Amino acid sequence: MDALKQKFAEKAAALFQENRAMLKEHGDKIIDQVAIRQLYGGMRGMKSMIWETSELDAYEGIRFRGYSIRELRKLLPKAPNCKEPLPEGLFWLMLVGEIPSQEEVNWLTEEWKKRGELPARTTAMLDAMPADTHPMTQLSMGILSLQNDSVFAKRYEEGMPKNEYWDAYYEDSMNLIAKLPRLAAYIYRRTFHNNEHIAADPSLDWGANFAHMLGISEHADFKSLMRLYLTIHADHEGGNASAHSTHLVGSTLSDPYYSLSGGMNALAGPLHGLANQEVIKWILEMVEELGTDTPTNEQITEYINQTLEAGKVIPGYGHAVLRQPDPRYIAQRHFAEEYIKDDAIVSIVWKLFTIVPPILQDLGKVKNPWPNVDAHSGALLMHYGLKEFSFYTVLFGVSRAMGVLAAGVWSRALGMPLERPKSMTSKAIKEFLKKSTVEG
Ligand SMILES: CC(=O)SCCNC(=O)CCNC(=O)[C@H](O)C(C)(C)COP(=O)(O)OP(=O)(O)OC[C@H]1O[C@@H](n2cnc3c(N)ncnc32)[C@H](O)[C@@H]1OP(=O)(O)O
Ligand SMILES: O=C([O-])CC(=O)C(=O)O
Repeated sequence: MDALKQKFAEKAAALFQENRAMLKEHGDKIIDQVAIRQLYGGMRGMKSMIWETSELDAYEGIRFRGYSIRELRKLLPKAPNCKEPLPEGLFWLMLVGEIPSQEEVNWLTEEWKKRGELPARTTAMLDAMPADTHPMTQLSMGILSLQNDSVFAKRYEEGMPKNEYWDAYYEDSMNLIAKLPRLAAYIYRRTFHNNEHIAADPSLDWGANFAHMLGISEHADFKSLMRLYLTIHADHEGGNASAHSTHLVGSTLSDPYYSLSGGMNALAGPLHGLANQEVIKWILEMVEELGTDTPTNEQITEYINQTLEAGKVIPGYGHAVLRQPDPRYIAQRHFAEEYIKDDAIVSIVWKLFTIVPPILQDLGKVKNPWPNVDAHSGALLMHYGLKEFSFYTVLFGVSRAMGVLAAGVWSRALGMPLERPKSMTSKAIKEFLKKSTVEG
């Protein structure tokens, strides 16, 4: 058994026992109440699942196993001559709750290299798809095409006992995460670069190799950006749509391939991960409409108002949970301040930060007027030459896989059951209200 798996096995066995005792003693304690508003309002704030890998605070933002993004940029192991963390280190942290050593991270990098090859059937399937198929559709289908090799599905069929589910889930998750950069790079190159592919570079880590296979190798800084990007997008506790979808599908004991594909379909929605594509599209349309890439504050204000008057949302702003600027936005801004001088689109992104919030606030209904992670990412990618914005959510997906699959291994280890909440009809709500009025 490898060292990561061994460490996980020990931690998971301990927590399983702890939870069992805790549930026996406290299982009936009430931890939350549900208001009718929440049933109609996307279940905001309802405590309803266990997610070990990260937790979101509305004001402080995401913490991975207790560590903020600022702390992780300092503490996680790094590649030589790079200030940004290696995403492999975050996966280790999410899985076992400990900041890994450089040696442990190097082991993981090598392990993912060994597991990274794509089967020929996957590339053949992608090649058979129309080139204008959205990259997220290609990603979701590409992941499903890998399912034939699921260790979990095979062992389940052979009668695997429950206490081994996590082990098979771990193997599939490691294989799948290892292959995702190649799958995503293949999608990118076939869709936008004449189906001309770039072989993996065995000397590079997971994130840098991804940057290399995309073909954006002119600037060494792009590799640093990829490491940062893949780290900060990985997880956002369990309730967000991509995590929750992956979790729900996994709870049926569908294997990690089916589960992640489901999660990616949720990430592909414009209110969720697709917002990063929408942000840059919206900015480029503004630049085109105004005929300048240095618009004045008045021009930007006018454009924002037009968008709102057309009944649309301002992409990259607002959040279901956060009530402050997203620390993932801030981390990307710091990166831009350090590495990028004088970029017109980046400057517009920064102007939006001061112009959008008061306008949204004045609407009187937006709970969070601040930017989220998607408000900044596209401008950074554009700067380095990754201009094909319909691909942006695929990058998000490659990163998100680490969080949701690490959480999936935990769900199997903790014996999480089939997810099956109760739904109600509006008629039943009315009857409930009538009854509660009568009863006072
Ligand atoms: C990785 C991520 O998923 S981060 C989020 C990415 N998504 C976006 O950036 C899309 C733009 N933002 C939004 O649509 C929303 O803020 C969401 C979907 C992120 C959160 O939705 P909610 O939790 O429902 O937000 P909230 O409670 O503030 O919504 C209240 C009202 O404000 C509106 N609102 C919220 N954000 C915005 C915005 N950016 N622009 C305009 N209106 C907004 C909502 O549409 C809603 O209007 P309605 O009552 O007429 O339907
Ligand atoms: O938390 C959410 O609802 C959305 C989000 O920012 C993410 O999933 O990264």
